[in-house]
Amino acid sequence: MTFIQFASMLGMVTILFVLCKVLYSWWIMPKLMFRKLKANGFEGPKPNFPLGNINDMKKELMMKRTCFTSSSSSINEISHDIHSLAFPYFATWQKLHGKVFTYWLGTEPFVYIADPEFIKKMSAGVMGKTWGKPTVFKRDRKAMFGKGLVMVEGDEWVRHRHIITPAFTTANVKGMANLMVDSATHMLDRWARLIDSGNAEIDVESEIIDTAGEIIAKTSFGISYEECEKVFKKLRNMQVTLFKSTRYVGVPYGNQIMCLKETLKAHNLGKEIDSLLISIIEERKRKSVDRTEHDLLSLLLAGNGRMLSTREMVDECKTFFFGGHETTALALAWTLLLLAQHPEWQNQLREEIKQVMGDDGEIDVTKLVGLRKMGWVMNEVLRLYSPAPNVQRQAREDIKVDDLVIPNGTNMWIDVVSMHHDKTLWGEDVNEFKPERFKDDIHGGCKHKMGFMPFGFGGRMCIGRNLTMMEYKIVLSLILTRFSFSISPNYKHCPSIMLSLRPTLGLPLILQSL
Ligand code: HEM
Repeated sequence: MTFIQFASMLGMVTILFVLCKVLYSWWIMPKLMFRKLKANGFEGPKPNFPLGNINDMKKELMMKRTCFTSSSSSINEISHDIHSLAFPYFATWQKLHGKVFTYWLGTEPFVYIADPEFIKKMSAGVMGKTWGKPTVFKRDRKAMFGKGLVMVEGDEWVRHRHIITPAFTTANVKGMANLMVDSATHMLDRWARLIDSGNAEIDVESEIIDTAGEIIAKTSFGISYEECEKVFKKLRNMQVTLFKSTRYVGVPYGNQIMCLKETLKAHNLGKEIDSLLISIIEERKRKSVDRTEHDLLSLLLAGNGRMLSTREMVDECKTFFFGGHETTALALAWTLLLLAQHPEWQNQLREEIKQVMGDDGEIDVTKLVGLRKMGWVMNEVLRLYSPAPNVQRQAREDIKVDDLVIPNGTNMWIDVVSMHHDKTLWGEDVNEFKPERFKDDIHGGCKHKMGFMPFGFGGRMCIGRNLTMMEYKIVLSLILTRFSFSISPNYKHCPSIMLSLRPTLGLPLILQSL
């Protein structure tokens, strides 16, 4: 056999091997998993190769989108019954298959869950470190989270969580209050100038997202406004690039083929962001740690954060940014919508702020805990418009729930919006804005303790809860002290999912200085 013959045979064998591998992981493996789930008692809509149920999902979304973006919403027409708007496909499948079923993203099977009792049973005995995260999402969101806390698993998750947790204690996050007041005041001064110049209609969603981004960038990396703007703009740009395009998550090479331009742009932005962050972190590591600085990076470096490599720190800083700014901003934006619809609650909160903080409008961070009604309002908003509309997990062992078995490796998709709008859990008034339901009960009167989970559950619950709570109370207090607001006639009520639950066409409000 000549060398050329040998080389071409080797080439053929390699191609055959790759083809077999592709066939196995894209076709045979999913088929086996499908059979396994079926044999274990799970039913669901029929998938097609290679898109799974993605086309059905897109069709349902398109249908809903055209009806609800075509008309404006008068204040009385705004309905909080949003599950079938946010997840029309899941609402349809629930009617056919109940609150637990399987569906497919490309060649990846998912178990859909909207039943808190099922979640309780499946998580009994599973520790934080034994939960995995769906591989498809880890791959898809690599540029945003890398191997940050949201995505790491097993002993690595334990190590990261152990190192990062101290930075988020109440005492530490209190040190970030001034950064928050500065950025929020900057935004509100701009609003006041707009109102003075005759522009009383402001899209508060985009305003608050920008400000929350600035706050999280400062609280995470503690950099100057100019430096912060550079990193922040690139981070936002990457997120928009990734999530404005139609997604083909789970379809083998779906995003690379169908959204090549966006994928490349996000990849390049990711590289630029990484090198900016690496230089900030290296610079900080060289300097001795300044104990008067209160940003997360300083806290990590002053504590046991030196145990994280620079690469790991970069991923954690990006994780704080992506996990922390939009969620908090949307909680605030939806709050403004609900308060605009319920001016009596604006007044109640203004009264409470005066009683707790005094007449001068100065924020005293030690008194925030006294804003109890504001806490109820926050919970009620997180219930009706949960910024994190779902929680995802992957089984790392077979999990038994009564007579069903969730096989090792199964992806799970928990529908938080559905549980938060479920009449059987909350009663007939489930879609009404009633903050008082949280007055004497942290579960808001929900019949099941796991029916309210805006921050997830178990050991992997959100690490940023204290930070969010403080930012929410500071920014909302400052807004309510300076402005009253009502819904603009140009507002269209169309909540949709773009990673988080957002008002699709912005949130224009009419503001008045007080
Ligand atoms: C309203 C605001 C927020 C909401 C609704 C929210 C929601 C969530 C949810 C649902 C999870 C998944 C929990 C699970 O898998 O059980 C999570 C995890 C996480 N969140 Fe938040 N979050 C918010 C704010 C923040 C902030 C401000 C930060 C940081 C600056 C943050 C950082 C994280 C991190 C690092 C994780 C991963 C925790 C782990 O897996 O150990 N979040 N969040």
